[in-house]
Amino acid sequence: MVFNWFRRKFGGSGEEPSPAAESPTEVPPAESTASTASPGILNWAKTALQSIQARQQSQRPTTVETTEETQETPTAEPVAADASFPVSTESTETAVAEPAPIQPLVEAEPREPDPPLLLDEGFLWSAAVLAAQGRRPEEVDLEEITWLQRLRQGLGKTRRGLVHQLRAIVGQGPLSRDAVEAIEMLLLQADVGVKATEQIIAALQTKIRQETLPADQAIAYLKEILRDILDRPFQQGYRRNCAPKKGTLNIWLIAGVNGVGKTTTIGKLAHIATQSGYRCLIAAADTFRAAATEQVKIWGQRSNVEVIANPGKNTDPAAVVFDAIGAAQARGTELLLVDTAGRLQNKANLMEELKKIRRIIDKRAGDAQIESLLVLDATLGQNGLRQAQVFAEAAQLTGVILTKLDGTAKGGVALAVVQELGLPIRFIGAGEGIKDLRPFSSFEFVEALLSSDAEVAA
Ligand SMILES: Nc1nc2c(ncn2[C@@H]2O[C@H](COP(=O)(O)OP(=O)(O)OP(=O)(O)O)[C@@H](O)[C@H]2O)c(=O)[nH]1
Repeated sequence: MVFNWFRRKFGGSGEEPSPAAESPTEVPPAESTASTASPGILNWAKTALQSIQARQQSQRPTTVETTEETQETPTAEPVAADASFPVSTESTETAVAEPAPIQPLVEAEPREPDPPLLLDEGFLWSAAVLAAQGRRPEEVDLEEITWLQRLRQGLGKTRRGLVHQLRAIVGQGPLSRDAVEAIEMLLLQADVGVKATEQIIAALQTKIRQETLPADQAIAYLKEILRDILDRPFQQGYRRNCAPKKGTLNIWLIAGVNGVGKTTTIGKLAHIATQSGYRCLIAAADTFRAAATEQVKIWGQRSNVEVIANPGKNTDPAAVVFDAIGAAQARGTELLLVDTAGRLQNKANLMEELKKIRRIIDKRAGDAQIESLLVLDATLGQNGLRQAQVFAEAAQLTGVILTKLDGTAKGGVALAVVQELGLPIRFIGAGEGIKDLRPFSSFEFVEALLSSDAEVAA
């Protein structure tokens, strides 16, 4: 049994939250170590750990006696050898399917070993975050615990500059002018952006003026303000859940300037999709950079997803997309991921190319569920936002994927992204591994950003 990230229940941004998850309760502010965690959390975590271990035990392959027959390596038909594979009639360039690896399925990179299961500080913190969302310990998956730990660790740099000082300032009653300036400075340093910072300070000040709050409660209120900002797009018509619709074609156009992590993100999305039971296909429509196609093919192999590419150099990306849509329709694909160029001769060309790809998608797959996702590199902070407006127009953006949250002190840019662009964050990346990209949850993000720890072991 693999974990289905698209159907995951979580508070704050899931379409199907557990009843208690609709208004997540607070994660205990005190540092949850095995000795200090509340008995409730400790018991919850122990039950979760036992359930995970029991599942692992039951899923462990049993040794069976093999006959000579069963030891033979099975052969399989290459998927790409399908003679009925549709190709474009409108373009002179023909894209070809790059098959996913055929039997035996050999992973392109060594399997990431399962992390050791310990009831340590990281596990307890993750347990507290999940419990606060109304999750039952028996239903929690190890992947969720691992991801939460990864996210918290990844946001460490942003958090370290933020939390201790915030705590010291907000615990002192109504905000003085100096305190306001100090908070402003901290938020701006985390790249939260001027507008979002102003909003946060105004809301915090109003609350603190009404009642003097101890530091823990003031931080809890601050978390609420941040969640409100991150979830605002859902009040403006965006649906909460970003999962592709089952049984129909979903097309996700992935755009962004070069180097932000588009190709890597496509590989990780393909992995989530196949793990979650979706039939997935990738269109390698970054034909400008020769190495891009090779890179996306490697990710296709890792996630066991077929790649539609054009072997020619500098060929028409819209033709690749055209053919990929045909292939997707013929095969009953549920999620088609379209990789696009991040750099062309100039910006105008890049935008024209994106518009053309978008037109092809609208024309050829008008019935499909189309998402147009902009990949932004968190390490660039707000500099990345300037690109976004241009892309918004060309690709009709519907959401953002924020990558490289690990190793940056600018994690606060997530708030600036939502505030400035009005788009929901759909996924966040916190590492280069295939499991280091997950659907975004404002609740979990804010908890990881403002958790009260001093250190999380690397
Ligand atoms: N630390 C970290 N690195 C990442 C993350 N996502 C992507 N990267 C790295 O960022 C680099 C660029 O990623 P690509 O996927 O090639 O970026 P791209 O946007 O496709 O770039 P072009 O193909 O040049 O347009 C690679 O070294 C990735 O491993 C992340 O979440 N964290």
